[in-house]
Amino acid sequence: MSSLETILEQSLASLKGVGPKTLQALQHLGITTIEDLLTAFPFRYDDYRPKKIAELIDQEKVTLRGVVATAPVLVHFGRKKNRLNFNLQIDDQVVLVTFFNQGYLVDKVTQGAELTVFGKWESARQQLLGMKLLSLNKKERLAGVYRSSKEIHATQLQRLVKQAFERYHLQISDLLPQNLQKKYHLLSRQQMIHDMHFPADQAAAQAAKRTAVYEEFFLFEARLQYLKQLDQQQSGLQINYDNQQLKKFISQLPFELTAAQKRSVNEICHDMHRPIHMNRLLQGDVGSGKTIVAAIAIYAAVTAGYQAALMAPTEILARQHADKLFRLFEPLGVNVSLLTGATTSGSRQRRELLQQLQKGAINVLVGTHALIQNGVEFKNLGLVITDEQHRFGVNQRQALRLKGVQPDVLALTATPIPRTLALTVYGEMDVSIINELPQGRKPVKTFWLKKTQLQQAFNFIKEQLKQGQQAYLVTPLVSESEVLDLQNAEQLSEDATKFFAPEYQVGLIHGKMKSDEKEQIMTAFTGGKIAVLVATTVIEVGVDVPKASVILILDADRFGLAQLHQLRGRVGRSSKQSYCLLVADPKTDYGRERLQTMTETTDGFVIAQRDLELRGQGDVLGNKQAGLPEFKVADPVKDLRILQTAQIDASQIVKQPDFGKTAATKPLLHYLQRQPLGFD
Ligand SMILES: Nc1ncnc2c1ncn2[C@@H]1O[C@H](COP(=O)(O)OP(=O)(O)OP(=O)(O)O)[C@@H](O)[C@H]1O
Repeated sequence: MSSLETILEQSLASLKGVGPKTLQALQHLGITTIEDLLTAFPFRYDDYRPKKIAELIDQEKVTLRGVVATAPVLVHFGRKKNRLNFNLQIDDQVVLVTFFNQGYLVDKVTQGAELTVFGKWESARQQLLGMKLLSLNKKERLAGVYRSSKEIHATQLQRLVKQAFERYHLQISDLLPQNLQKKYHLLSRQQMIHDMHFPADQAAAQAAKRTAVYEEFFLFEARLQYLKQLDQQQSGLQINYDNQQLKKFISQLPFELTAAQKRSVNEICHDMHRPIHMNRLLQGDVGSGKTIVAAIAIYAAVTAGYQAALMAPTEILARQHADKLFRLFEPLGVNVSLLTGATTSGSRQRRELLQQLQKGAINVLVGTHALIQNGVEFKNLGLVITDEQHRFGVNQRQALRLKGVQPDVLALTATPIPRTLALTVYGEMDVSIINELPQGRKPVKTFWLKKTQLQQAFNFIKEQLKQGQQAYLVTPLVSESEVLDLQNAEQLSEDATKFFAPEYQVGLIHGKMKSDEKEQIMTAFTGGKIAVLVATTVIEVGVDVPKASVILILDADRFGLAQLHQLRGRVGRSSKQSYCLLVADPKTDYGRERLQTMTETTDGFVIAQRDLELRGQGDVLGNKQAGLPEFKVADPVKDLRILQTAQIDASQIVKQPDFGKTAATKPLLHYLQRQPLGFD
């Protein structure tokens, strides 16, 4: 381990002015080491180099330097508000400078003095809305603007970065091998970090960003590749499942598997049978039938004498999976149990369950995050399945895996990440794709209605109910306040009850309910007792009630495309024609385009692609929602080509037999070893 790098790993407490409070504030921004701080790059730059008036563009943030031509005029409004005006002469022209609520600057503005002002240019009025007075001797350059929080101001962060760089810059060594740096004309790491924070001009900032983007992708891909290698070096379980029994199980299902399901089952069984550790992603659009494929894999493990675990992101989903598996497996004598956060710790029920698990009397354990808590011990865990894998970090999946002796891992996801990205983002996994829906499914008919048409929508839903169908009414998380959101859902539930009851029962379900209440409502809906379910997005993932054939989504423009697609996937799960009614009056083009897209296609991959394109125009929802990891400077959509190049480069380097042993690759190996496993 190189001593130089360990210095960068040091805590921030070594910096001047960093006490426990600042440490905590930094931690909330994800900054815990000197290295984190040095790579907390500005998201834009303010240009502090004075410009000429002829160069100015309307609404641009600019710096002007001139001589104060008139005495300043300070006007107060009420107790707190004020306006400071003065004229500034620049060469032979005069502009009006106005500062709002910074009256204290008046002392610095004296007629005849030279001043440098940073502000926003209003070309129609030839006016600069002042934001800052800059000291004259300030170096003429770009100034980074940093992310800030309530606890820590951007300028404080800027000062800390400066201090850290001055103190530690000699310890910044390259992580990228020299040949790649040369090949792409990249900067050294030290130069890149310097120019990201303190660029001499725009060109320097851009060159630094080019290096930073490549480096970020490269390190990400190198880590995935490295994890994959670690996996492959460890010998995995050979799960000798009973093929006869498995075939019989499949033949007794109430439906024939689709060709894509059969292919996925084969790929998974092939992996399980090999003595190599399985790390596979099963990707399939909403309603494509991933659960049954998972069930077959579980049954295979059980016939070979192993236990299996299935981890779901919500309690509702865990319960649903447990019910399904119970019905499938009970006749076969396979024992299925459910463990969620609601299985109270310390209770007798929980204690008994854990004992049975340890004895091996429970074959299949289904649950939420509760599965990875301490105290949950398996006898011989052979297969771990995680549902909606992007909701679990790699660290959590790793924790669950450590509960078995290298159990095989299968992750399920409905997030249709375009194939180009899937490969680069899930690089450490093998991928099976279910690219067709079960026979007889009809595309969900989707309509976009204005809020004034809500009554019509209700009438339409009633028609469906008359035909024995069921409906979801979904309200979004509109505000930051859960209380207000709940009020929205409650209001909708009242309106719906007035309209549909007493003929049809209306139920309400939301995240704040106790789990047994949620369970009751879901059971009543699944059983058909409740015909209309008003819900917040707790139903978003995976809920499977085939008789529900209409979903109405209120304020649909508040959802991202990925989420709308997931929600719509709650219907269209039988051969009956289903409908999705999007109710919204979007205010932005971006909002309108998303709704338009939903009415045009039901193909998850097309929607994902469209989502990525639209997000390029106005990144409101971020990568996380689309199931992509978050990068600091790089953008996997805009910089896709660089991502792909970095993937190839990283994979070649990590696969070298002498990787980590040469001077060129040692720092990289060290970096990969000291980083926490994976990304969350
Ligand atoms: N081959 C098939 N033929 C007919 N029906 C099927 C088939 N496979 C699965 N189904 C049924 O289709 C419905 C959807 O399956 P499942 O719940 O597994 O979807 P999913 O892929 O998990 O979707 P989501 O991501 O939306 O949860 C279920 O009711 C299931 O019983």
